[in-house]
Amino acid sequence: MRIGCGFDVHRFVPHRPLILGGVTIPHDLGLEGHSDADVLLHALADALLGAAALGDIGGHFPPGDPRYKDADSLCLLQEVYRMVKRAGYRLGNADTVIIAERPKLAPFIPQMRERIAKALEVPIDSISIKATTTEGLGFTGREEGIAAQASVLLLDSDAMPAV
Ligand SMILES: Nc1ccn([C@@H]2O[C@H](COP(=O)(O)O)[C@@H](O)[C@H]2O)c(=O)n1
Ligand SMILES: C[C@@]1(CO)OP(=O)(O)OP(=O)(O)OC[C@H]1O
Repeated sequence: MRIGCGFDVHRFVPHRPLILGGVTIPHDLGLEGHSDADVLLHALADALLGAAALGDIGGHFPPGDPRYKDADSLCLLQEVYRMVKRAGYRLGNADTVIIAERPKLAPFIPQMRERIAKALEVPIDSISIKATTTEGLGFTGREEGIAAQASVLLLDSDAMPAV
């Protein structure tokens, strides 16, 4: 068994879509990034890589590389999970939190969990997503951007499921 953690932040800007967990969320601002700036998926990808001691997403998908311009982070997450599986692990479970003052994310969380579980081919109860504000405090509270954190547990791929 191996544990990993991931953290990411992206800044709000106008004229960009807001994409979180592979879901486009109606909002007046989006997140700035070289890729689609899906801050949740970036934190999750880093947690997966960290658990397998495989570095971080910036190392595998360098910011500025034209191949990743506006990249779909769900595809990057799938690529990361392929690396993790090649290293001999499979996902036990992931727990994540999105830190955002606005918009209200709770209505979109079931769809995000579904998208991620489908992309990774894991049961939906392996993927947890939560949302919190920072009660108006700090850069998230001032709505300058969104942060996300993720923790994952990897199991050895040859281990039997617990009964
Ligand atoms: N962007 C957000 C932030 C929070 N939520 C939901 O609201 C609940 C209360 O948030 P607090 O920061 O006051 O603890 C939280 O449990 C989330 O379910 C949200 O939907 N979108
Ligand atoms: C996936 C990448 C690719 O450019 O996305 P970015 O939008 O640059 O986001 P960031 O979280 O700053 O770094 C990760 C990058 O590897």
